[in-house]
Amino acid sequence: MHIAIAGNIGAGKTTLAAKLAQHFNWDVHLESVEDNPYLKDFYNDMPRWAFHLQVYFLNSRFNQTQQIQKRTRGVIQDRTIYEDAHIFAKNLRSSEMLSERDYENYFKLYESMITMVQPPDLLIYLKADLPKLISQIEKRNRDYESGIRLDYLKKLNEHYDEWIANYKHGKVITIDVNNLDFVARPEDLGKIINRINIELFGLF
Ligand SMILES: Nc1ncnc2c1ncn2[C@@H]1O[C@H](COP(=O)(O)OP(=O)(O)O)[C@@H](O)[C@H]1O
Ligand SMILES: Nc1ncnc2c1ncn2[C@H]1C[C@H](O)[C@@H](COP(=O)(O)O)O1
Repeated sequence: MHIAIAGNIGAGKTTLAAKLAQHFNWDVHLESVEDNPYLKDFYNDMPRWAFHLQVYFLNSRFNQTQQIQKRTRGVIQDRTIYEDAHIFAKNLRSSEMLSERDYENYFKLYESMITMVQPPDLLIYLKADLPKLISQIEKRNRDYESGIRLDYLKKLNEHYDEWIANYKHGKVITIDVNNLDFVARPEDLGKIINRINIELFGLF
């Protein structure tokens, strides 16, 4: 079984991934953040580093999906390769931070890779409004994320809404996390687990 968790920066993907992995006794596959060689530079100068960062994330996420496809146990994946291309790269292009030729070059590479990617059995989309995202990014307190602009998060949320409305790779659950606290309230985590059990195993 392969569950992937999608959502904007700070929505709670990593936190939920850890909780679900513990509950189901499955493995968790996180994204490359602390060891990412471009992320800090990207936040300092997005147009300069956009292409480098996107190629790095694309390759890293592709390798992760190849590992997931060889799995012998259930797995929870923190963010999908679809989001790199359809949310982040697309947003950088529409904001003119990625040139047309770099975007086309990137997207052709993505299209070649995606033919080898199996979608998750279930995608969980964590939907959060800006105040929730901002407060959770602040709570996490990564220095290089302190300058993330509201406008950047807002545009990413718009791309997420469009992408999720057109997602055709399989089952999806959208969870509005604005008023949920699956860290402090076990009953909130329980509600999410119930929805997964219904969707994946037909259990009530
Ligand atoms: N539902 C939640 N309730 C309370 N705190 C949360 C919740 N989700 C995430 N957090 C906190 O918000 C911060 C960002 O969460 P994180 O899981 O790293 O988000 P993401 O992986 O989506 O970027 C962390 O400090 C985390 O503990
Ligand atoms: N494809 C991406 N392009 C730009 N930035 C990205 C991409 N994937 C992840 N990121 C950034 C956003 C955050 O600063 C970190 C970690 O993501 P998070 O949503 O907090 O797990 O990487």
